[in-house]
Amino acid sequence: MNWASKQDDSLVVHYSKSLRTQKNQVNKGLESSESMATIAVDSVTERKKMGMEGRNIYVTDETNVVGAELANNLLDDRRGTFFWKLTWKVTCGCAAGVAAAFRAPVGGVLFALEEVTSWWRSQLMWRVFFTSAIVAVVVRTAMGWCKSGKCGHFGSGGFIIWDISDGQEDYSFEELLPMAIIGVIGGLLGALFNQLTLYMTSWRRNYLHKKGTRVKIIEACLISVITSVISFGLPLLRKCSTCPESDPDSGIECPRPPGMYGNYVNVRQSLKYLAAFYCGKDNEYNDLATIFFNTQDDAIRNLFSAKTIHEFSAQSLEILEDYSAELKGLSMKILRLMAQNLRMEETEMAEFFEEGWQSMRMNYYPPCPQPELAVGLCPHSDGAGITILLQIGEVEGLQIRKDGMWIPVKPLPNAFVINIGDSLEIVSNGTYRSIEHRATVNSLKERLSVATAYSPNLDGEIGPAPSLLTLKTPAMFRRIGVKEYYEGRFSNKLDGKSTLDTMRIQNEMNKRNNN
Ligand SMILES: O=C(O)CCC(=O)C(=O)O
Ligand SMILES: [Fe+2]
Repeated sequence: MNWASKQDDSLVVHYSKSLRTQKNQVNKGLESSESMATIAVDSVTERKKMGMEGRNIYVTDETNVVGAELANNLLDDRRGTFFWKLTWKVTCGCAAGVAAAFRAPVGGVLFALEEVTSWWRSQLMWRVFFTSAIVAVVVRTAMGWCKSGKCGHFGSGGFIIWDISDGQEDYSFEELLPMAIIGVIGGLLGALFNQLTLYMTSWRRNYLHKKGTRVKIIEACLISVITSVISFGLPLLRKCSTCPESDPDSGIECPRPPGMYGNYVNVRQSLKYLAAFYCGKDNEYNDLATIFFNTQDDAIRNLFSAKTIHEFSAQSLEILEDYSAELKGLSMKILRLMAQNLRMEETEMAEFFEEGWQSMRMNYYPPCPQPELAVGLCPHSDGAGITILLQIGEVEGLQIRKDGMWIPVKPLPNAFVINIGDSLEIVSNGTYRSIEHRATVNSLKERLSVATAYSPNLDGEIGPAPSLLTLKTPAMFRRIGVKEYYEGRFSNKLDGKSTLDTMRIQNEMNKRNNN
């Protein structure tokens, strides 16, 4: 690897080793929350174009924003700024739309939590919950009044798309108590699950993973074996069900071999050598096999190579492992060079970044018929020290903000783009400025990028390097724990360099230095 050129604030480094990276599905990277949020927000704002489902949700959203408004006013805590109120209303509106469209208030809450926001707050949870509850009550009451089923939006048909009239239409009062008990038990189990996951994650990070790569590989293998045994074993305990009679024109196949979508799996069809493994009869299916063979294996396969001839291979794992190890070395090399350039004390950069946190995000931007109406990735600066960006196929899309203008960064063949992140701006006390960037989409070509971020050690602290601080150059940023720093980042939405601003110390000297 050798230094190549400097494109504005983004350094470009040639990477001489040829790397092949497998194509990925939308944002299945390890750190995908920000991109997921972007795409979710985009798809919500662009939901008119999402086909029938999107249009319907859109229509219901619009009508049910009334619910959001009501909940917002009932729960107003007077702290919300105009921005928060607006984004919260949109979130509540989306939840309301889903709650009405699916007649599922909890579905509305989950949709808002998973798909719409990257800035979730507990106050928002209550607002979304109340909105969805109000919508559910309104829709159900209106449906109750309209027995004929011909009352516009509230009867059968209309804009409420999934008519689940086979289900229970009404709840009786006595059902409330058992439902509340189930809710409390569910909540407690959920909290327990979260707590256990937290313990396990910190044990793995602080103890297991320090034992080296071999232990990590053994861990991954063990988990694969356990999940495979469960996936294959559980369906054996389940009695097969007879296929429902379905209209031959409906396109529903029962039983069907495991594959990319659909229900009613009978593995027997595709795995002849396991003939007696699941259902004995041709018109039977195994519902557990349906769950296990519907999404899990497809998810892994898609993760590495969606719809390509060479689907998932063990080599893909090796490639990623090698790639991240190689990039970790490169990141440290670049950071050490920067430390020399800054005349920092030799050990300081290593203290911040040795055993640093590496994360990889794979972004997939499909071609977009109206790119001028869409955003690939919102303007942001990365939280890491540096991010090494690989642009696959050299498709243009990355832009950086310089002097208030968006400048495209042309991908060079066999080259990485290195973006300076907020952590390095903090450590260098403002000498290296993090670069605000965004990604655009185009109408013809799909685009893939792999961003590998290298951040300070999660167990350490982040703040300006002490050797850079003098009377003339006082600390421009606060010093806090790296975990706290990232918690702050992840609870904010992607918005330029706004998260870095929360770390700034404003004193007279800094004001003068900044001007
Ligand atoms: O796709 C790109 O070019 C930008 C990706 C990026 O900025 C990120 O993942 O943080
Ligand atoms: Fe980025």
